[in-house]
Order: sequence, then structure tokens, then C-alpha cells
Amino acid sequence: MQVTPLKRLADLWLGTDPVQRLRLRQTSLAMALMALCAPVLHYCVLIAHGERGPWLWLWTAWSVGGMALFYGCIRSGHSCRFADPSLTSVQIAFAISSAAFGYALAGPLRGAVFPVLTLILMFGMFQLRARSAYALSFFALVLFGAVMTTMALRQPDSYPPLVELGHFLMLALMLPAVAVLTARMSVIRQRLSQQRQDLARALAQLEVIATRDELTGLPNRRQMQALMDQELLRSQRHPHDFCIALVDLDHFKRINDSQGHAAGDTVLRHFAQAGQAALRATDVLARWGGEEFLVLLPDTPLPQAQAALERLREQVAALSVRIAEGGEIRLTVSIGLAAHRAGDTLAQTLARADRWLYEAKAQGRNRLQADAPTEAPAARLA
Ligand SMILES: Nc1nc2c(ncn2[C@@H]2O[C@H](COP(=O)(O)OP(=O)(O)OP(=O)(O)O)[C@@H](O)[C@H]2O)c(=O)[nH]1
Repeated sequence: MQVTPLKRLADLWLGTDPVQRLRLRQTSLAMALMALCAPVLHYCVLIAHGERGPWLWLWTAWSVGGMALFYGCIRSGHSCRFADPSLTSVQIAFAISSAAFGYALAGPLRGAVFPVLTLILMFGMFQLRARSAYALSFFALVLFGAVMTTMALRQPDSYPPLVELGHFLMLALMLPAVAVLTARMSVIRQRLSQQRQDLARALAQLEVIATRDELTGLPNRRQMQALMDQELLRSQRHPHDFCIALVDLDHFKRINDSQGHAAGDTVLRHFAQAGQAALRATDVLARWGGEEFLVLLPDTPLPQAQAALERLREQVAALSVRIAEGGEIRLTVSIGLAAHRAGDTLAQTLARADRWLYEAKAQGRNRLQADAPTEAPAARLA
């Protein structure tokens, strides 16, 4: 992808971390607004006093410089050590103080500060909690009240006390209303965030339900079918061997009948653990249905698959499952193993594994029957 000079500039200004970019975008917007307000205030002061004077320059340095400091603090990562790395509350408090200072300088055009003050508080709608919104509104009201009182006392001609009282009353109505709206936004934001988390959790659960067998935690039949389809596609693209084995617990009905269904479930769970432990991490053991399991051995030629499943059979035969009712159950498995042949369908390979399993059962159980490496198993079984 080509990097345009504009994107390079944006990366330089905002960095590349998406979370930091979001914070810096917000602060840059606030900084731009502050920079745009400066000439307007200069105009108001010129109209009111015919000259700009040192206080206005102090306001300009304080306001624009302060916002630049916020930007620097966030851009450098310095703010990450604070509870709110966006510094939202502090930035809003600072902007309120700048607006109050501007109000004291603006003279007859000071009413222009009120929409700016609303705008400043609206920045909090994206991030502030209800409590901070109320606190900042209160802070603004107190600060403006103090500035209005001071100006009415010191310059009653430009700031008539009754007019200032009217201004204050207007603020006393407007600021709590903005705080209430911000608080409501905060509740909506929290609800949305909770819903997003619930949805993500439900999706994760759904994925588990859709792909895992509830009793054993192994991949279920649907998931195994998908994995085998994938392996088939891979073997067609980059030819390699893979094998499929059907593993069936011997005389499992007897366990259920003599020890109960719960004991049968315990045995299934123990078999699943032992089976997984006996296989390689790349092999997949899945519950195919009932007491029948399926093993997919990707990228594995028949002799290796045979050795792996023989090891599994031996380890299961050595297993002793302790059941809740007391006592121990021993179990064995019969295994039918088939190597996939190029050109065959998965159903054909599975059918061959099934026939070998049938053969293993017929020959007395607790054994592995597999394709002969040199002989076509389909021919032998026919
Ligand atoms: N406890 C329990 N039993 C199950 C579950 N799924 C299937 N079964 C039982 O597994 C038994 C399978 O019995 P059969 O198909 O006769 O096979 P078997 O007794 O293992 O005999 P062979 O396969 O011929 O060695 C049945 O009793 C089923 O009820 C399960 O999730 N839990």
C-alpha cells in the first residue's frame, strides 16, 4: 500500500497506536477550536477597548500554550500513567478557565463565550462519567460566578451588575442541563459497552457450542468434518499423506448397564483426556457420536499413524478410571485405520476405516486393524 504524504503527516502528528490516535484527534480538535477562538477574542477586545493590551496576550499564551501542553503530554505517552490518559476532565476544566478569562476580557461581546462554553462541555459527552460532568458544570458555574461578580464590582459600566446577574442565571440553567445530558450519554455509553461485552461472550459461547462436544470437550462431529475437508483440500494442493481412524470403546454398553450412565460419562471423559495425551498436538481426536471417536492424523503416512494409534490403544488399556460411586473401571478400544488415497472422497476413506473397525471388533476387540501398506484394503475386505 502506498503511503501518501498526507498519511505520513497524520502518522507524525497522531502516531500509529489506534487508541492514542483517538485521544490525540480529540485533543487536536480542541486545540484547533482554541486557536480559532483566539482571533475572535482579539476582535472582541479591539472593538471594546480599541487596543489589545497585555492581558489579551497573556490569555492567548495561556490558552493556546496550555492546549499545546496537553497535546505534548498525550503524544509523548506521558499521560498514560494517569487514570484517564485522555486527560478529558483536566482539559475541560482548563478550557472552562480559559473561557472565564476570555469572558473578563471580551467586554460587550462577552455573550459569545456562552456557546463556546457549551461546546467545551459537549466534549465531555464522549468520555465523562456522570459524576465528573456534574463536577465540571459546578466548577464552571462557580468560576463564572466569581468572574461576573469581580467584573461587576470593578467595571460596573462595562459589566452592569444586573446584566451579570441575568448572565449568571442563564448559566445556572444551562450548565446543569448540559451536565444531565452528558450523564445520560454516559449511561447509554456504558449500556452499549456492556451489550458489546455480552455479545462477544455469547459469540464465544456459541462458537464453543457449535464446535465442541459438551461431555468431553473434544471437537464435535461438525467441527471434525470441517477439519477433514480442510485437510483434504490441503492434500490436493500440496500432495501429502493423511490418515483417518475410527476408535470405538469396547463393550461400553456393559459399563453403562452395570455402573450407570454417569459412570459411562466419566469413562468417556477419561478416554478423551487419555486419547489426546497419547496423540501428537497436530493430530485431532473428535467425538464422532456415542462411544465412537475419530482421529485425524494430518500429514502422516500410514506406518506413523499405525504406531501412534497402537500407542493410544495401549495407553487406554492401561487406564484405570475411578468412578464417583467407588470402584475402578478398565476399558479397551478397537480401532479401524485408513490412509487417504489421492482421488478418493472422504466418505470412501471413512467407510474403509469403518470396515477396519468392524474387522477389529470381529477379531476380538482391543486391537487395531488398518490398511496394509502394500495391499489395497478395499480389495482385501471385498
Ligand atoms: N454414558 C453414556 N453412554 C453413551 C453415550 N453415548 C452413547 N452411549 C452408550 O454407548 C453404548 C454403545 O453400545 P453398543 O453400540 O452396543 O456398543 P458396545 O457395548 O460398546 O459394544 P461394542 O462396540 O460391540 O464393543 C450404548 O449403551 C449407548 O447408550 C453417552 O454420551 N454417555
